[in-house]
Amino acid sequence: MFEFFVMIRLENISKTFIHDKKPIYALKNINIHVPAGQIYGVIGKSGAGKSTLIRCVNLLEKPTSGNIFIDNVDITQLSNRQLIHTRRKISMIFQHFNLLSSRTVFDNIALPLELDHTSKKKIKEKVNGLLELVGLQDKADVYPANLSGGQKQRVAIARALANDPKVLLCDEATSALDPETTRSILELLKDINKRFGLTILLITHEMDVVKQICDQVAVIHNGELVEQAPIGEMFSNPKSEAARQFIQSTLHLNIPDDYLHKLSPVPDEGLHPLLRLEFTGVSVDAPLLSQAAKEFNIDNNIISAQMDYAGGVKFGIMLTEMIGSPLNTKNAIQFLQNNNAKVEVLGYV
Ligand SMILES: Nc1ncnc2c1ncn2[C@@H]1O[C@H](COP(=O)(O)OP(=O)(O)OP(=O)(O)O)[C@@H](O)[C@H]1O
Repeated sequence: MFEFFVMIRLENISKTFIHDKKPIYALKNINIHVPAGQIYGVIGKSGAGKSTLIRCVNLLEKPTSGNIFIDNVDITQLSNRQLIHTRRKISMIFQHFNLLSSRTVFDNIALPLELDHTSKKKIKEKVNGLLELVGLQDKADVYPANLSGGQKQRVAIARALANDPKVLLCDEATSALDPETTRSILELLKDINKRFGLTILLITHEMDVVKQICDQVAVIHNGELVEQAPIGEMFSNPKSEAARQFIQSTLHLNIPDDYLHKLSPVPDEGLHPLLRLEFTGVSVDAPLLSQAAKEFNIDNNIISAQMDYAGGVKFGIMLTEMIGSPLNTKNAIQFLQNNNAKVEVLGYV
């Protein structure tokens, strides 16, 4: 069988901080394998342990226990000198860009090459190539203060690529950017990933980011890895509540005001259930609503719906008023649930 070469392998990584003499278990036994050339996302809420995790990958943070293999080398076992050498192959970009304000764009990108004692001629060639790659040829002599957020992140990406890394770590790299700039930065990362086969590990709290560029995703919650899967599999069949919530966060559906006003929490004569339906994977393609309508003699008044697409999988949510007798609506709801749709009764209208 064809085996992927694993570029980043985290084995049983735990990290415990001591705060006020009490332990904080930031990471608990995390195992992640990132195949070479993949974009791998780690998603979690604030405080889940994402930053700690990504900082462990280049040993900015030393794990309390566990091993980290990059390109088959256990970097937890390296001497400081060896680590400096290996770290050149593990680049990182940050939420707040971390550019040097006293250096021009050109000189920011040149910095890792200068530290590597590269000749001036080679630096010029390399930096000009990188400026072109990130679309900032005309900004070489500009200082970071005069750039937009998206341009700053482009400079940071160019700087991160200067040493021809094998791995790029992205620490909430688009969290400070507006949605359109976020999209263009993610497209740039995807382009770089494809062009150079660069392995990218990113952390984020936004499923939209994962949806746009990741091949695989892991969900961490309270320092534990609760689920990991290829992106299509995660969206079609999320197994943990945390994953389900992140998927839902990419779909936005509000109850219209007039429905909110008349919504009653309890059933009553003449009122019908207002349902929030979630469809993923198999349930999204089946004509479940019309089947339910025929089989149970009910009507569905669809108020709003949103469908989306990630990793080759469709998923979506719908707000609908189900009109029929109490027994028929109860049976129809059961039918939908039996067919992998998630049904929530929001109230009665
Ligand atoms: N240097 C530290 N000392 C003590 N506790 C820490 C330290 N760094 C992180 N923690 C704790 O470890 C846990 C995980 O923090 P971490 O910053 O990794 O989470 P996160 O998922 O990146 O959150 P956010 O998205 O808010 O940055 C939190 O409870 C945090 O308070």
